[in-house]
Amino acid sequence: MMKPSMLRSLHAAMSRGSSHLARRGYATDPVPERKVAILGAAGGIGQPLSLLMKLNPLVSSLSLYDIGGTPGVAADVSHINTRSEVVGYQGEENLGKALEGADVVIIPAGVPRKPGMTRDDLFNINAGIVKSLATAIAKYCPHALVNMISNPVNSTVPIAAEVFKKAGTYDEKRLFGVTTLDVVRAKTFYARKAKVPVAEVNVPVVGGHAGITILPLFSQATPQANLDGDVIQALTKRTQDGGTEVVEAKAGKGSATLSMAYAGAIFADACLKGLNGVPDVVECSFVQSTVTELPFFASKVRLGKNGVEEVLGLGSLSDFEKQGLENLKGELKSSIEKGIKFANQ
Ligand SMILES: NC(=O)c1ccc[n+]([C@@H]2O[C@H](COP(=O)([O-])OP(=O)(O)OC[C@H]3O[C@@H](n4cnc5c(N)ncnc54)[C@H](O)[C@@H]3O)[C@@H](O)[C@H]2O)c1
Ligand SMILES: O=C(O)C[C@H](O)C(=O)O
Repeated sequence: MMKPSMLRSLHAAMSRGSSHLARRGYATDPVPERKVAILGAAGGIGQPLSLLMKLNPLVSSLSLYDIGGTPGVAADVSHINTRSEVVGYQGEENLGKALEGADVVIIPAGVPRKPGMTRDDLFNINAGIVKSLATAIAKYCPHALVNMISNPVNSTVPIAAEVFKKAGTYDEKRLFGVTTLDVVRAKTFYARKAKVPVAEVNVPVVGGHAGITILPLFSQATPQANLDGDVIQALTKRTQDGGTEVVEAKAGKGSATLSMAYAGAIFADACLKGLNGVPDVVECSFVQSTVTELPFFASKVRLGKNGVEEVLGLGSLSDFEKQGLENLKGELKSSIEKGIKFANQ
């Protein structure tokens, strides 16, 4: 994640110029050019995510696409004095230009939940949106890393995979369901209960991204704390219901946008670092997997120059987590199958 100090150093380096750096004996490796496209950039997640990606010094070109509203968002963030050039693209006829040359495509396009809805209730609208966006990605930037935020992630990722397979461009190393918000929540809730500094906390979250398919592994949380079983159960439930907590608090005005933009920016930053060859970049993500018998599963993933370098195993689980893993498989399997079936209709 970029820090203000990194931004300041980047600005300073750019204004001094690389020859100056060379004279002073600093490494002069340029930061590679990287284009990031955000599809759904004018939405509740898209706008703050556009801001956060504009602040990321690893981005040289920021392409903001939506069916409407992107010229304004692009004009706004383009005035921020950071590295990237920003262009807004509006309307389907401009989607190709938005995508061409993209290294990372982030997709928060689609409708959000209202109180009383499940993520699966979004399927009818969002499945079609994701299918058409994935078709365009296969055509215009088949080698990009795709960060899928649109819900239901448990189905939209399999939809994109099927579209890419049909187009002959599928590379399982390059398709990611963004589950970082589950990790962000698990870290926050754990730090409060365990009374440890939140910045030091790590908690893997595995499975999928809906209700009981979200399985935080608090037995592996660090720093360790001896929390009672009932506290762990409550933390697990709160993490699983985190999205619903926000949907209810927003009372009809959508779902998590700001925390999601933060989480999306962390995950995209990790993808960019991996592409740039930074070692040991590990994040949880919903990817094609052999960790369980399910074809897609969220677990820790090592990111590298080609996207997924390694899908990491689950490690040792508590009895409570083993049970949670068994309980989630049925729902996750049917959400995956629903996505595959839709894409092949
Ligand atoms: N993965 C996660 O953890 C997570 C977290 C929060 C929200 N979400 C999901 O993200 C999605 C977006 O949420 P939001 O709050 O930003 O919604 P929003 O309605 O505020 O914004 C969605 C944007 O998508 C745009 N859009 C619609 N169809 C499009 C298309 N064909 N091409 C490009 N853009 C299109 C809309 O114009 C709008 O600007 C929802 O599906 C929501 O459930 C996922
Ligand atoms: O809960 C939602 O519908 C949005 C998102 O998946 C979340 O976890 O916040």
